[in-house]
Amino acid sequence: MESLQPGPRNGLSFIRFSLDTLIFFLLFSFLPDLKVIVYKAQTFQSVLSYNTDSGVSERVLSRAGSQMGSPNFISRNGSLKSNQTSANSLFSLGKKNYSNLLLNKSSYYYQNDEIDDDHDGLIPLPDMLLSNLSIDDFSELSRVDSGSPLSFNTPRDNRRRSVVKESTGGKRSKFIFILVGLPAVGKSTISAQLIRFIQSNPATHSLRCLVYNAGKVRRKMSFKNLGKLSMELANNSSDDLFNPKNSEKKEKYARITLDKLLKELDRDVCDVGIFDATNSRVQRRQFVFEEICAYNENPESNFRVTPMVLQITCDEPNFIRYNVHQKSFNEDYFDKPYEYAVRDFARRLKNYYSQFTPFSCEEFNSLVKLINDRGLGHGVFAYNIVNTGLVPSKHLNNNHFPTNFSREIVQMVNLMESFVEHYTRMFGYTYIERVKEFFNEEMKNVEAKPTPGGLNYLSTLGSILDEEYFGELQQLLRRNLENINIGH
Ligand SMILES: Nc1ncnc2c1ncn2[C@@H]1O[C@H](COP(=O)(O)OP(=O)(O)OP(=O)(O)O)[C@@H](O)[C@H]1O
Ligand SMILES: O=P(O)(O)OC[C@H]1O[C@](O)(CO)[C@@H](O)[C@@H]1O
Repeated sequence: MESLQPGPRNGLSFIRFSLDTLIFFLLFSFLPDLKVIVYKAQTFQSVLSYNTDSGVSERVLSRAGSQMGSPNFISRNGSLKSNQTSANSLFSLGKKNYSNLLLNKSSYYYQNDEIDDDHDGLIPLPDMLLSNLSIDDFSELSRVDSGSPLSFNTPRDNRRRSVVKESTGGKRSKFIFILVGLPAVGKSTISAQLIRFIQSNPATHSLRCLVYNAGKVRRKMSFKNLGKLSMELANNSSDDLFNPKNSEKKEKYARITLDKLLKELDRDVCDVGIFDATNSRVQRRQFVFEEICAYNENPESNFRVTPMVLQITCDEPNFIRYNVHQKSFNEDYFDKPYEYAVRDFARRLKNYYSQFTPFSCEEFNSLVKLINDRGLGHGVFAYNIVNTGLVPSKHLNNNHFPTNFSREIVQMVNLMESFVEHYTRMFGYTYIERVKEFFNEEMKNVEAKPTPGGLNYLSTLGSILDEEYFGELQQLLRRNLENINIGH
C-alpha cells in the first residue's frame, strides 16, 4: 500500500515545512490572477491543438461550457450524465447490524500472510509547485483556527490530536475517501496530490493519510502468492479478471482492501484512508457504504468515520492515451511488450466501460437516506474532479452535514472544496504541460528517425486507441446505462 508520512515529526522537518509554507505563500502573493488566466487559455489551447481534427478544441470547449450549468453533471461529453429520472440510484438498503468484513470473512488472508501489513513508503509525487494560487483563495481555510483538533500545535507535539466530540458519541472523527472512476483516469495520482494538499494545509497537515489500493492487493495476492513475478495476460475471457463474467475475484480483492483500511483506521494507524479502486458499480459502492455504516453502528468501533466520495473523470482521448502509455510501464506490464500492454489495457477499459455507473446525485441522496434511516447521524460528502480540472466542478459537490457536526468535518469539507476548486491551478496545468510535451517529443522522435513499419509509441497508441475505439467505449457505456435504467 502506498503511504505518505504524517506531517513534521521533529524540529528539522518542521523548519523545512515552515520554509515550504513561506515560499508557497510568497508565490501566491506575487503571481497575479491575470497571468493564470492567460496561461490557462494558452495551455488548454495548445494541448487541444495537438489534435489533428481542428474542430476538437471548439467542441471540447463548448462541451465544457455546456456542463457548467448542469446540476447532475458527470462527464464533459454528456454521455456519462445521469438522468434525473433514472434509477441508477441506490437500491433499498436493509438494516444490517454486522458487517461481513467485521465478521472477519477475509481475515483468512491476513492470517495466512497473503497480504502483508507494510505500507510502501512515500508516494513519488509528480514534480509540481503549488503556485499560481492567490492567497485569497484560501480565505475559507485560513479561517480555521490553528488550535483546532486537526491542526498541528507545536513541533514537539508528536501525539495524535485527539478531541472527543459530543456530536460523535465521544468518538474521534476519521475519514474514508471512496474513489470512483474508470481505470487510468488519474485516481492514484490525484490521491497522492490530495494527500500533499492535506499536508500542506496548516489545519490538517499532521493528519496521517494512507492509500489502500485494490490493484496493489490484487498484485500481491495473485503474483506473490502464486509464485509469479508479474501479471499473466488473459488468453480468453474466462481468464480475464476484468471481464464482467469474472467479477468475483476482483470483488474479493476489493473487500480485502477495504477490510484492511477499516481495521487500520480502527487501530489508529491513520486518520484518512483513501480507498483507491474504480468502485465502478453501484453494488460495490453499496457494499462499501454498508461497511462504513456497520463500522459506525458498532459500539466497539473506536472512531466515527465520515465517508467522502471523490469521483474522477477523464474523457479527453489524448489524456487517456497518455495515461495508458504511462500505465503500460506499471507493475502489471513492466515485463510485457509495449504494444501488448496497450492492447491489454485497452481491453480492460472496454470491460470497465461496459459496467461503469457514475456516482450520481440520486445515489448521493440515497446514501443520505440510508444514513438517516439507520439513525446514524453522520455526514457524507461527494466531490467531482474532471481531470485536469478545467471543468469547474464546485457546483457538483454534494454535502450532507450531520446535525451536530464537528469542527474536523468542517475543516475537511473546506479543504476538499478548495482542492476541487483550485485543482487545475495547483496540479492540472503541470499535467497538461506533461501531456503536451509527451506528444510533441514523440512527434519529433518520429520525424527524426522514422521506424520501419511505423512502430513507435505514437503510432501504437494511435492505432489501438483510435477514434473508433473511443466511439466504442462511449457506446458500451451508453448501453450499460440504458440497461440499468430499463432494469429499474
Ligand atoms: N492529474 C494528473 N496529473 C499528472 N499525471 C496524471 C494525472 N492523471 C493521470 N496522470 C498520468 O496517468 C497515469 C495513470 O494515472 P493513475 O495511475 O493515477 O490512474 P488510475 O485511475 O489510478 O488508474 P487505475 O484505476 O488503472 O489504477 C499516471 O501514471 C500519470 O502519469
Ligand atoms: O475492483 P475495482 O473497483 O475495479 O478496482 C481495482 C482495479 O482497478 C485497477 O486499478 C484498474 O486498472 C486495477 O489495477 C485494480 O485491480
